[in-house]
Amino acid sequence: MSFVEYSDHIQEGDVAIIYLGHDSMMPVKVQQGAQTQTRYGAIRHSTDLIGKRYGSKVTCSKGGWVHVLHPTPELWTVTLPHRTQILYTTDIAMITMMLELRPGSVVCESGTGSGSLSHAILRTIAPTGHLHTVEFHQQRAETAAQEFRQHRVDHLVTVRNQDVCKDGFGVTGVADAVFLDIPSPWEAVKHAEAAMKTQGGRLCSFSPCIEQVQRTCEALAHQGFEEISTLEVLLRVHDVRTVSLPLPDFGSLPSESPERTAAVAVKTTTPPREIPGHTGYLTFATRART
Ligand SMILES: C[S@@+](CC[C@H](N)C(=O)[O-])C[C@H]1O[C@@H](n2cnc3c(N)ncnc32)[C@H](O)[C@@H]1O
Repeated sequence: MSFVEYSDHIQEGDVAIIYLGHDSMMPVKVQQGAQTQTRYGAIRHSTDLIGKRYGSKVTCSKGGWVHVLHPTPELWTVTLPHRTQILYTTDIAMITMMLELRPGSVVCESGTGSGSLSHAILRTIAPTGHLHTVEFHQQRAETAAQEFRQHRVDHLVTVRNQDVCKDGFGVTGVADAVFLDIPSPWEAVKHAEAAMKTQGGRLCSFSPCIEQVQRTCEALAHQGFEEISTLEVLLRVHDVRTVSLPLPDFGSLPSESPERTAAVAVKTTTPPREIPGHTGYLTFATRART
């Protein structure tokens, strides 16, 4: 198992996702002799997990069952242990596309936080890209590095425990893309520029407050970045319901015909009137070739 490569069978040392239901999943480190308790009873790793195919339905000790899934960045985002606020897949999808990430991309990121975005970046840039991620909180940096090893993606990532606003990313002229998720991104813009390739690249900064966005945009313009734009991604869940629609009457049917009052049942969707759930603003910019 690796977060960037699929394996068919569960092995000792893997991180597997136990799926109890759509809103109830948990990651487990698979170990000989270990047990995991669920509301359906215990799962015995040696007999219930090791050697089984990913996707298998496993019966727990109380007779209930769960599915065991191969980990993905999306599943990790909804099951990871939170050490900070994290980015979710809705924003991550937009970030990945707008930063033009692809296999082979070199990316600089700060802060690492809980590593939610980092895992998605790693899956996209594998097998030949590299992520340089900077986190100034020592324990968070160490835990992220340990998770990258456990998830067998550590060959694709370098974790640096330093202040990106003071010390930058620790690399110069290598990045195709830079991502910032820190309280004062404007202080890191000059370091972002230094980290980027001379042929240019893309930058994204995530901030919850518009005042942070304003200061970041000013710093980006001052540093010579172009195509600066800010957007907010809002998830719009549509309600699906069945409505009854009358068949159109084109006037050709006799007035007593039952078809004049006939109706058909159709499925339709309605968007919500209000969309709660502001996460943050995503500011994108391009650094042109120098
Ligand atoms: C909101 S979290 C990042 C979450 C991350 N994007 C994720 O998806 O898991 C912000 C992180 O930035 C770190 N941080 C804040 N300012 C920093 C700085 N100047 N240099 C490095 N890390 C910083 C914090 O310690 C925190 O862990």
